[in-house]
Amino acid sequence: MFLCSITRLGHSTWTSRSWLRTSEASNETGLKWLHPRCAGSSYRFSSLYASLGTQRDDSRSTEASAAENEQPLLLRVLRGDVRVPRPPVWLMRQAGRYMSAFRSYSDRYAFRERAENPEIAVELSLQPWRAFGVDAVIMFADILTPLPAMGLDYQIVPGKGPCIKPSIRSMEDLARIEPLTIDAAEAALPFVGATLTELARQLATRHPRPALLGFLGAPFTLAAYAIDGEGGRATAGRHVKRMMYTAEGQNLLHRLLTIMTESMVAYAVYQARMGAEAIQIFDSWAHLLPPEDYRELSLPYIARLVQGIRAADVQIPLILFANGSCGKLDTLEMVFPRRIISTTDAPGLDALGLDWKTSMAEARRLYGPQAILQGNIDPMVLAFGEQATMAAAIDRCVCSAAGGPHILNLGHGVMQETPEDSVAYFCDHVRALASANWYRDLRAALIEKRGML
Ligand SMILES: Cc1c2[nH]c(c1CCC(=O)O)Cc1[nH]c(c(CCC(=O)O)c1C)Cc1[nH]c(c(CCC(=O)O)c1C)Cc1[nH]c(c(C)c1CCC(=O)O)C2
Repeated sequence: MFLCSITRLGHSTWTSRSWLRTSEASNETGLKWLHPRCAGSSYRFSSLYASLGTQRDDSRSTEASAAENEQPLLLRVLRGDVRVPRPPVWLMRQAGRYMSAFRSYSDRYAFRERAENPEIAVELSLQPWRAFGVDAVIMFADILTPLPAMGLDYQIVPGKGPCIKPSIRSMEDLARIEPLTIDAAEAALPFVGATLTELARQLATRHPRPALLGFLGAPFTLAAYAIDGEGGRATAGRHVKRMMYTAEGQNLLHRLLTIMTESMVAYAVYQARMGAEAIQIFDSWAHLLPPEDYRELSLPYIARLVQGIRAADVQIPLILFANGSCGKLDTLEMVFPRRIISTTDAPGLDALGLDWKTSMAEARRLYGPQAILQGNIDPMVLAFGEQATMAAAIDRCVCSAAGGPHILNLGHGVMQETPEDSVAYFCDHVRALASANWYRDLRAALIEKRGML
């Protein structure tokens, strides 16, 4: 009801003054966002900035250079640049069966035939960019793609989801896993390299150029798939929990997590060498974990993964999608600290993708203006929402994330029943922010604040 009524007012009825004004009551430098869609997300910049030390250099000047403007929008934001004309937009699982062009392949070829054939993988990676003009092309593959190279075979069974054989339930099973090295990735996963190289080649001459994203599964998520094996969706983590809650199982789990971590370091380095410009780490099964277990079983391995990637001198931006971030924002500080004093102090993770249950405004308040946040619209808004609802959800999300760099995305993957027209509208609405007065004011105020520091 509230969403509908504010949406009907439309942007044009809002003057810049009604969206934003200097807070007279408190600090001179305090700003409050007064757009009604931002209800609950208002805060004062002054309190955010007060807690910060030195800023990243790229946020000091208010004018972007021509060379910077040539950079893909997403990469600029992933470097902390707030002078972009609008937030970049891409969608998790943007290539999928909700697209008719995709179904013409998925009806004919099994998942691995598509993912392991570079020609098809390139085509499927490009489809959402061609159709909707998203700001990122993510290589078509799966988080399970590297597993066969480690001795874990998998199939995506229609109607059932991922099935891994053999599943890992004992030390004997574990002994059969072959940790992945960069050489082994090159030898056993050449299609990943070929897909990335060809995508990089095709995109190089595009203006504006989308960013080329690689991705991988977080160690806990991959371990959970390997343990649950064939059960997948049906067992819903029961086998993982059985392992977590016995001493012997815990020992096995930590060993498996170590193998997955080392393997994903090699896989990330391989992707970066083959042309990935940023990598997203999907911790899709982290929602299974209460915060204490998350702190023990997922985050330390993500930290080691990121350290391993950086130790191999891979400096491309890394995004963590923390499914289950809701209620764990404090805990996440272990890998995504609140106060980044300088870029060299960061543990190496650049951006945090939030799930759709998490409050974006709370995350911004907690992590401050330096934090690069991604997300986090409910995928069901895209699947079932009418245009006004989608517009309201986007505007509210943008307002909530205001105060620092933000990448528009869903809070989980695109659902199969999503209409393609809705995705087109969604991306158009984000692009139109560049000429919306309220958004321009929001951005100008942010740049001014950064420039003042
Ligand atoms: C958990 C997870 C998986 N895979 C992935 C995740 C993390 C994202 C998330 O949390 O949703 C990541 C993934 N999977 C796929 C991509 C391709 C790139 C893109 O995002 O467009 C990416 C980034 C292709 C795919 N991977 C899969 C599909 C759908 C099946 C098909 O195309 O045949 C696609 C397009 C299969 C898959 N693979 C997995 C699942 C849960 C499924 C769906 C199974 C089903 O729908 O029955 C494991």
